[in-house]
Amino acid sequence: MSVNDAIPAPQSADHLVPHIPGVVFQFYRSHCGKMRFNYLEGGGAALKYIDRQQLALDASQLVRQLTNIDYPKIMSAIERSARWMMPLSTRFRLPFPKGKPHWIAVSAKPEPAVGGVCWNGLMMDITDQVAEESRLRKLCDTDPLTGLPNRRKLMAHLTHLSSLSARHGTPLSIMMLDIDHFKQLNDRWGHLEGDNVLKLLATKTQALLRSEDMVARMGGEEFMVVLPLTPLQQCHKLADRLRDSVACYDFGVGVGQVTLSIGVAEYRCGEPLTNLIERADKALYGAKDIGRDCVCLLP
Ligand SMILES: Nc1nc2c(ncn2[C@@H]2O[C@H](COP(=O)(O)OP(=O)(O)OP(=O)(O)O)[C@@H](O)[C@H]2O)c(=O)[nH]1
Repeated sequence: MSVNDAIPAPQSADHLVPHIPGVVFQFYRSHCGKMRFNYLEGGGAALKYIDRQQLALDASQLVRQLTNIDYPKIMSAIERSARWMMPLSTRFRLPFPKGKPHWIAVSAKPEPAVGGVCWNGLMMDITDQVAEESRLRKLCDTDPLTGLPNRRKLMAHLTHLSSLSARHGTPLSIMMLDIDHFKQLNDRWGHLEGDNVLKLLATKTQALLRSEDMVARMGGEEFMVVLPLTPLQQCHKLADRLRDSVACYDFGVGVGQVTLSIGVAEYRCGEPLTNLIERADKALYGAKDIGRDCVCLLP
């Protein structure tokens, strides 16, 4: 027997397609918006739950099952691809009868057809890949000790909020908080106890805030709180409530052993974020200078 005898003979595409881990399709959309799948074959699990005969007549019912985020996304991707005859490339969640929706990636090439546009392409189940991407994104954005968002995540969030604030003229304030004499606390009780204080402070601060506020660990024993729709005076009051509740709490090293210095500042429409952070930082150092365990503000 020669080596060539052991290699399977080439097969037709019709024979192979049911065995591939995805779906090969031809999708048609008429100029007046009628949609159908002229061809839909493959080995993906999604096909088990899909009525292919129905989709060959009318695909709109499948598209309408998509979430209110995915539906407009996929419709505008189809529209753009049809208008500019550019490849269609997007992803969406396909509802499954049992369990969570599956993430599907679509990649297809358009071509003009009678009365509309036809796309020939592939759909792949990328649920595992999307879960992995989300795990990695969370890892990149999270401080491992406290589980809080880190500086990177906070800066992205603050950038977004400041542009909303500038556009709508709504107030936005920040607090910069720093544990007083943390080095002494570490030296006296050990680093593990220091770590425990940081974790408890993260939980305590989060508990005091609204769900739309964000507290992040900026590094070491420094944290920042971002308060959308909050003017400076309100931020100052909240900062003082937080300072007071920390001073009265036993973090495992005795009441009054952990205190905070806090600087607060309010965003000025259109200013660079570095200016806002610098003001909060100056206010924080003002609080340290006054004697710690207090809140200072710079408008
Ligand atoms: N346990 C623990 N300590 C940390 C961590 N990150 C930074 N530190 C410590 O925090 C301390 C910060 O000390 P300093 O910057 O001198 O500030 P401080 O002692 O709090 O003094 P003031 O800020 O002036 O009140 C240092 O001893 C760092 O080693 C951490 O993740 N865990």
